[in-house]
Amino acid sequence: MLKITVAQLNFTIGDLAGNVAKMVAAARSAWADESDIVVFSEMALTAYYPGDLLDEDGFMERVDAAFADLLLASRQIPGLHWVVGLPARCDAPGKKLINALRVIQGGEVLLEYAKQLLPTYNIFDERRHFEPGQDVAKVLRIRGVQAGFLICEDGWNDHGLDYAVNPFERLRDAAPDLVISINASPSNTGKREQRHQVFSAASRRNQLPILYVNQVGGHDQLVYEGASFAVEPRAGVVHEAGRFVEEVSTLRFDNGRFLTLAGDRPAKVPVEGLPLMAFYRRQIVLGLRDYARRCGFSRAVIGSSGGIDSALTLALAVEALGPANVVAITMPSEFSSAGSVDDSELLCRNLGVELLRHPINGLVAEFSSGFKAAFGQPLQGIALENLQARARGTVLMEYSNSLGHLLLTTGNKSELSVGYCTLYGDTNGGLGLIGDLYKTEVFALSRHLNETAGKELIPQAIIGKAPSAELAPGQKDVDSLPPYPVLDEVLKLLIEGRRLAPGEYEKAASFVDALRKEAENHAMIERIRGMIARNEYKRRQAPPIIRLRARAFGTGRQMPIAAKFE
Ligand SMILES: Nc1ncnc2c1ncn2[C@@H]1O[C@H](COP(=O)(O)OP(=O)(O)OC[C@H]2O[C@@H]([n+]3cccc(C(=O)O)c3)[C@H](O)[C@@H]2O)[C@@H](O)[C@H]1O
Ligand SMILES: Nc1ncnc2c1ncn2[C@@H]1O[C@H](COP(=O)(O)OP(=O)(O)OP(=O)(O)O)[C@@H](O)[C@H]1O
Ligand SMILES: NC(=O)CC[C@H](N)C(=O)O
Repeated sequence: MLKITVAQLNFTIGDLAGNVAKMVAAARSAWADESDIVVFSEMALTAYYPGDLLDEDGFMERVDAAFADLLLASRQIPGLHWVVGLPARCDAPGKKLINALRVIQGGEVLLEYAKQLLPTYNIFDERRHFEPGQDVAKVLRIRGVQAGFLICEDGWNDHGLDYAVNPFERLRDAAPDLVISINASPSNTGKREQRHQVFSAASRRNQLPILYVNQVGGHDQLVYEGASFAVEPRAGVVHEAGRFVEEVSTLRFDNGRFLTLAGDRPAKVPVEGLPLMAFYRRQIVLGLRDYARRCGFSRAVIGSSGGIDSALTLALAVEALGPANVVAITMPSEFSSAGSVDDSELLCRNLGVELLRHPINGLVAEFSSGFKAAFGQPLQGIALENLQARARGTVLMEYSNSLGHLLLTTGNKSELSVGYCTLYGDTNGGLGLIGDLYKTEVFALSRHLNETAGKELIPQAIIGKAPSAELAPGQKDVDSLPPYPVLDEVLKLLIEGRRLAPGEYEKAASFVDALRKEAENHAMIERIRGMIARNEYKRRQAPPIIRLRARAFGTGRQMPIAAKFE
């Protein structure tokens, strides 16, 4: 019988001393449970993913020193094996680093394993820094149990990626009793279920129990939900750690089965995870909380228009940071509806947030008369409309800059896709909370917040009003864009689905009743495709957004700006 402690922790990238301290505390807690092994996540020492910090002068020296500290600490708990993820040096031809797993005990390194499959797609870029390991398999006998080791992507060979090597098969040949997999697997919709499916299948096929340990926390646009788990060949997933929380918990491993510390079978793990809206909410709240604290912000500011995007952003910020730490500013112009201010007031009352007022009429008049005086022609049309958004963006940045609040951007995925936003205006900000939510989902998440609160947080007046930028008299989003239920379905296909081949447009269109006639569909989809492509320049300059889906704007979707591809 073996006791194994799962250390699902929220490490900070590059904070070597802080990460060592967390690991030592978890090791002590493991020892208090009389554990034999404590397992940390992939690259726990540096947190995942340090990116080009790995190339910075002195970074690897600091990693070496931090690892030496861990070794020293392990001497004080001599019975415990520590499974540690870290970047390590190598002298093979090619890159000079490996993504490594080391097992240490009593001040000694007992085993070193190098990750064989380095994900270099979507948001991952490991081949940029690491040389793949060529290990056959690494196993270690601990209290009579033969343990084998893998690192994250190593376990995903059978997932349609068609790598030349299959680390799982190599490991199976070494006949371990248990596989320990250390991971840094960011969450997005359906990811937990995908992990369960991939690792349950591998467990069944190879007849091996697997312990999967993930990190938790927000790192710029990526959020890691944790949800570490244990899987057995016959029973499937038998244990799951909490989602979006740190957890240090000890399991028993006895005769190929995972048991609770008390020796019982763990409670059944539900197949279904969180409902979609609850998932979005927790991912965004943790993403903002970690971004803010790691960047040194305790407070945030948001422009409150009385529209749904800023209302949802405000409500999520309140949940993450607390109402006393969030400030809303209403900035009416001559085109703002009465509801813009009244609805903001009600929203802020519901959320317990202070609402400040800064009308922008004077600023807009001053800028436009200055423009005329300087350039001899009036500022008009879209440029004049956008001036309002730019005046607001500047006021918000003034506030952020002088009072130290993080400015939260309110753009959703629908408008970011088609560039329905003003550069250096409402795109200003440090972090976008809802930039991976389509407009239709913005409504759904707002309703979800109200339902779970059991009261109206986001007023019905805001949820019920027709979306409008309010930059011109009577302006509505539908005057410039297809209705959101239509737009969103087309965007999902164009951005996240397969590329549509000619002839597939009908299929796309069938998603939405409104898209009926082939010719119109074709024209509309082509128009939307053109808008997405033309507006890459705005997205490149926009703040990072919290990633919720597999294909989000940001590092996982690298599109050229100055391109011509029909
Ligand atoms: N490739 C490129 N690289 C760098 N800059 C590029 C560029 N292509 C155009 N530009 C420049 O970008 C500028 C045009 O972009 P920009 O100034 O943003 O303005 P633009 O895209 O022309 O207009 C913004 C649109 O968003 C709507 N809007 C604004 C605010 C809020 C909302 C809402 O409801 O959420 C909607 C507004 O009604 C309008 O239809 C021009 O100065 C142009 O020269
Ligand atoms: N009158 C205003 N006062 C304060 N901020 C505003 C005002 N108008 C716009 N903004 C800021 O600019 C952002 C974009 O404006 P926009 O009107 O497009 O979005 P919204 O009102 O939140 O949602 P919707 O698109 O449903 O109207 C807002 O989310 C808000 O942060
Ligand atoms: N760190 C990794 O190797 C992550 C890749 C993996 N397929 C995941 O997202 O779960």
